[in-house]
Amino acid sequence: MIRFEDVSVTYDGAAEPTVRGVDFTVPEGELVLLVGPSGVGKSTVLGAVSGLVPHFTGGTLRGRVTVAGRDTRTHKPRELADVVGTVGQDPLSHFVTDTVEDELAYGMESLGIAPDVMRRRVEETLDLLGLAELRDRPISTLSGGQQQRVAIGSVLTPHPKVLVLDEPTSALDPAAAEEVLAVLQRLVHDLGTTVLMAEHRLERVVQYADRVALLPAPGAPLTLGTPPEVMAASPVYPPVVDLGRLAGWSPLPLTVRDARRRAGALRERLAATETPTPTATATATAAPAPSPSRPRRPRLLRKRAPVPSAALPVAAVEALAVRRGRVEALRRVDLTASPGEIIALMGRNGAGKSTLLGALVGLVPPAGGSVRVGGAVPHRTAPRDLVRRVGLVPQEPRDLLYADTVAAECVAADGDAGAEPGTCRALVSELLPGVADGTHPRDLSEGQRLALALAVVLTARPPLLLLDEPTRGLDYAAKGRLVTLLRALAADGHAIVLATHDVELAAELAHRVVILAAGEVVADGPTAEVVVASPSFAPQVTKILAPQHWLTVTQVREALA
Ligand SMILES: Nc1ncnc2c1ncn2[C@@H]1O[C@H](COP(=O)(O)OP(=O)(O)OP(=O)(O)O)[C@@H](O)[C@H]1O
Ligand SMILES: Nc1ncnc2c1ncn2[C@@H]1O[C@H](COP(=O)(O)OP(=O)(O)OP(=O)(O)O)[C@@H](O)[C@H]1O
Repeated sequence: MIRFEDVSVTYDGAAEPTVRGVDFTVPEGELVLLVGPSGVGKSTVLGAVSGLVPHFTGGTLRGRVTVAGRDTRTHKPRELADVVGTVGQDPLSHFVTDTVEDELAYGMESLGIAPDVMRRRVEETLDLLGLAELRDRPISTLSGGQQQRVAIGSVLTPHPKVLVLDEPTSALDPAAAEEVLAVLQRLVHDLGTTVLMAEHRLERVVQYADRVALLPAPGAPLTLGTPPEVMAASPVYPPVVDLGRLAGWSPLPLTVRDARRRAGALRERLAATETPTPTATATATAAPAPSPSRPRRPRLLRKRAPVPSAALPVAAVEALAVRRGRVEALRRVDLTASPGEIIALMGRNGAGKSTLLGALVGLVPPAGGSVRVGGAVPHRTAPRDLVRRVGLVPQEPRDLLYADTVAAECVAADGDAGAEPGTCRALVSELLPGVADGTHPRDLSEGQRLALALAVVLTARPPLLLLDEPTRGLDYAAKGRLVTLLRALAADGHAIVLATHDVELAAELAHRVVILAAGEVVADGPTAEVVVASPSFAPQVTKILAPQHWLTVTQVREALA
């Protein structure tokens, strides 16, 4: 159904092809997962299927790509639209209409599908993706994950023969990601749909793949195999594979269920070692002294009482209520963050995580209750003063970057922060060695842009650092570097609050997890205790080794050493 014959793509101005000699076939009714480190050309391969490469991106494509027999070089993307549905990395650039319902119908309208069929499919898709309550909402008012659901829904409604998906679950909460993948699998099994999907969070997707295509390094040949074959040698792999390799399991398990069946002996060995402490990973490097009054048990479904802390809190939120349009986005939220503490804010799409971060930087005013950051009330504090107290790296780092070059961005950041000239540039060099002054932020990779936005925010050395979905689009290596950096910042006394759907990141990094549901705090406690209590938010290692309380492969490796 999809066929690559010796394909190379060279972007304009590039000395070398981005991908070369790509040669593989995806038969009808198969789900193939495309994996590899950041920047190896996964999006480029996907773009060659939908025709975006080279028609929209420019550059030269050599060799031949055919989809359902049509050559994508001689057929423009719109001439492929009846067979290929595409979801790109940035849902916002994808939308053509204003409201959820119109967007779901749009693709079908342009293909001339009968009105009664359209109506039925829109209803089905609204239910399938949990969008029914949002059907009349302007898309611009949706949360990041809600937008990603609409983007996926809008390509499903026309029932294309081929789906090309670039990180379709990156903004979805864990339960929604599972639901979307189950829907895709049903389309593949029941309708014979062919799916080619790139994804970094392999723990979410690898078990759904019929085969895995690996681009191991830039310019290296693509290899195709069964998931266990490819995972045995891949430079990117999920925690279940990491644990399997550590324990020497063969064949490698790819699912929690398979790994649990093998884990008996490992559990016994681990039982003889010291049981991990609730914040073992975090305490290994940079935890604040645990305050004796910090709650030891998650307070599921109970209102959290303010806890007096040894260190004066950097942020104190009390009984906060926030309205966004007609929506009560936050209700009765209490939260404190102390110096050196890393807090992961988790919860379903639309639960209010970004809104809470927005309230902490004064972007959204409270409708009730109070927010104090370093003693100031954020929405009443002048930006110049506020940047020295709190900084937010937004879900889309691009939203923070306005200048045409990295150097100009840094000069502006120094000015805004009242910092010594050169402060931001020094941070960029530390975080992003080798990036030239003249580079346009637009041409940076996702991970590089995140690092630049982080440097811009850190220029003012804010005691409170907020990050919204910081691991979107990052590969495991980049995530590892981010973890090291954030731990060092916490050790330096910064309080860090991150909104994330990445349960593996929370397990690795956070001292505390706060779960929001429908605008309210439903759990707040040490990471191990909160995630162990919740199947949705438990990392793979926890599920595999339960009832023991291990969170990460790093902990297990250290215990066995
Ligand atoms: N339109 C373009 N013009 C020039 N260079 C590009 C263009 N699109 C991508 N590139 C470059 O091609 C390389 C591969 O990018 P691509 O987005 O295909 O990688 P990827 O594997 O999808 O990465 P990620 O996992 O970070 O999304 C990168 O170095 C990128 O900078
Ligand atoms: N401008 C707006 N008008 C109306 N409702 C809004 C607006 N902005 C956000 N909302 C709603 O407020 C709720 C909270 O949104 P928020 O972005 O805080 O969620 P989130 O937990 O960060 O979600 P996600 O995980 O999807 O990023 C959602 O139901 C969202 O649709």
